[in-house]
Amino acid sequence: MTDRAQMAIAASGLRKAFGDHVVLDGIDVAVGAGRVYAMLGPNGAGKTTVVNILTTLLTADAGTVVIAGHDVATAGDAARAAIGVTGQLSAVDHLLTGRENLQLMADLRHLRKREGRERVQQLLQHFDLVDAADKLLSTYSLGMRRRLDLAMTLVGDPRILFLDEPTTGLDPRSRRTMWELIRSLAAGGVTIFLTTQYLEEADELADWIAVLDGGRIVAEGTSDALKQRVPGGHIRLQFTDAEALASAAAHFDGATTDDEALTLSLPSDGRPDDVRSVLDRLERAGIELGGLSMHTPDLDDVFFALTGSGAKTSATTDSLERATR
Ligand SMILES: Nc1ncnc2c1ncn2[C@@H]1O[C@H](COP(=O)(O)OP(=O)(O)OP(=O)(O)O)[C@@H](O)[C@H]1O
Repeated sequence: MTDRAQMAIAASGLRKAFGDHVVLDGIDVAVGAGRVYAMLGPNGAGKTTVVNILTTLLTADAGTVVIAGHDVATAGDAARAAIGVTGQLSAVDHLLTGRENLQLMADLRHLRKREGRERVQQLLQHFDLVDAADKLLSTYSLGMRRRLDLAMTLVGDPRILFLDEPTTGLDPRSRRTMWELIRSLAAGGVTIFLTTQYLEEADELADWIAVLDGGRIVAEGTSDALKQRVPGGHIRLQFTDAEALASAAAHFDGATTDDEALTLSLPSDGRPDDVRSVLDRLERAGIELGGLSMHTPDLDDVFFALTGSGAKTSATTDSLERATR
């Protein structure tokens, strides 16, 4: 990646312990301007701790953090001026209406009266909260509160946004709405640092995914690159009779046959050349194919391979089920 000074977020060697519990054991984070970075990890992995350190709410025991070119140790105010933070625990006031919450934020940001009112209305519209704008927060659904929370963060127009588990607890529809909002922010050039326990969320939104486990980043890269690190991709050939299956099996080393399903699986990373050469060989041998499908490992495979966890945590399994339902 490029020079640290050009990064929206650049942190290195972050360590943090609470008592003798080491939560972060040397974490590096580099996020280019305008990129979406997802830190993926199970409950308690230390994601919120990373966000708190990067947003200056917490001081690391060791390491450096540079936000928008400002070292937080020496220029905390300048760093803070560039960021917006939306946490798991909403900062909204339940005794106020949605509009009043936003207006309060506009006042805190010292926006001029008219400018503030316009910004509030614009955000209410963008976040589909116009109808609920003058209702008390206590009547809002969780999805609406999350949207308001994000809208409040955007009053100050931050160029770098931290979203700590923005969709935890949301139903699939609200989650998708939130994803759309995040995508539109990214499309507008906002740098986004997101934490999530949802593999699908990281896959959907992020340019770069870092997997946090045991206080360290155990892997990072694009979603595709991470998937390629995990074996398990294959081409699955379907035959219409046992004879065709047997003759095909004789042509491919390392193939696994399923006599009942009449299928043959060949290891492959899914490159088009692989598929072409398989089809060519079958054609040359005069073997008729019933069908062909590809299997590429998903982030789920990656996560469990990388974190060395044989069993999915119930939270992750549950969230995956909910996210894909
Ligand atoms: N102020 C604190 N004092 C003591 N321990 C803490 C403190 N803050 C966090 N921890 C511990 O650090 C670990 C990491 O917590 P953190 O909240 O960063 O994890 P997380 O990945 O965000 O998890 P979750 O998805 O549950 O929010 C946990 O074991 C937590 O109990």
